[in-house]
Amino acid sequence: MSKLRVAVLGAKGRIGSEAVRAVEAAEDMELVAALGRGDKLETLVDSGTQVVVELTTPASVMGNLDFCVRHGMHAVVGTTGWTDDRLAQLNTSLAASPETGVLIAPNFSIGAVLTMKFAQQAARYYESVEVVELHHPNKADAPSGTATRTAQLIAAARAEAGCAPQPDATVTALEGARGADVDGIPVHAIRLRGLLAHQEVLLGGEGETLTIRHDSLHHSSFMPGILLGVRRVVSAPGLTFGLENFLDLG
Ligand SMILES: NC(=O)C1=CN([C@@H]2O[C@H](COP(=O)(O)OP(=O)(O)OC[C@H]3O[C@@H](n4cnc5c(N)ncnc54)[C@H](O)[C@@H]3O)[C@@H](O)[C@H]2O)C=CC1
Ligand SMILES: O=C(O)C1=N[C@H](C(=O)O)C[C@H](O)C1
Repeated sequence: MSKLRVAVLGAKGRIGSEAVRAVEAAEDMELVAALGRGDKLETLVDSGTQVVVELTTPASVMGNLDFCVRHGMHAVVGTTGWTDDRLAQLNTSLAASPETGVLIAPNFSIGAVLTMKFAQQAARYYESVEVVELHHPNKADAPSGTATRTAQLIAAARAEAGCAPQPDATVTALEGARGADVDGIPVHAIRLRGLLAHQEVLLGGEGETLTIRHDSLHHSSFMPGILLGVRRVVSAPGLTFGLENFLDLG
């Protein structure tokens, strides 16, 4: 069987450099390009790239994906910064290239995907829910893509179940003290030397609390998800949002 021809964009970054090693070590893949900032995207075409792993910055990702989709290359995207407008723009590009697949995964680690799933399941049973994400201080953005997605999923589950708004009688004396509001769910971002990527979903009801916590302790935690994404995206045309779509989570 021929190997999948894979390129990594952002190849010198924290997660990109780990992805380069993971693709090189995968028996069913060949790393055909490893590009950093300033490298020419035409290299992707010249190298016969089938799947691009996009791990750059929110400022670069749209231009890179536009190029990939126009050239019929599938993409597995970990870069953050996704808004409804950006997703609509990407869907417009994909409509002109109907056989091309793009996976955007807010988080590639299995534990983070499960955290989102468990939080979604638990959300309707508790009066209060807040999300705390904790990352290394060089992280590109806040709140994390994972926390934003988690809060959106929680909010959607609560709306579907007809939950009342959360109780909160607090007067905010200093802007930001209660975190960011993502669809009515407070999201708090910690940046601390020594951390990598962590998240807690705190749920509270009468006389009890439930905490769902996930810790990524090394960038290797994201690699099985990236490799799974590469294998699956080639037969998943259009936009897939979330690695859970490629996992059998029941
Ligand atoms: N979905 C997931 O599971 C994960 C997502 N991330 C996200 O991935 C992104 C990268 O994170 P880090 O590796 O920590 O950042 P980083 O800053 O270490 O790496 C980004 C790299 O991309 C390069 N770059 C920027 N523009 C480029 C372009 N146009 N073409 C090629 N390379 C370009 C930069 O020079 C840098 O080397 C962030 O958005 C982060 O939130 C990070 C870890 C896991
Ligand atoms: O920048 C990071 O490090 C991470 N970014 C992603 C996010 O914003 O959710 C995934 C993970 O949290 C690591």
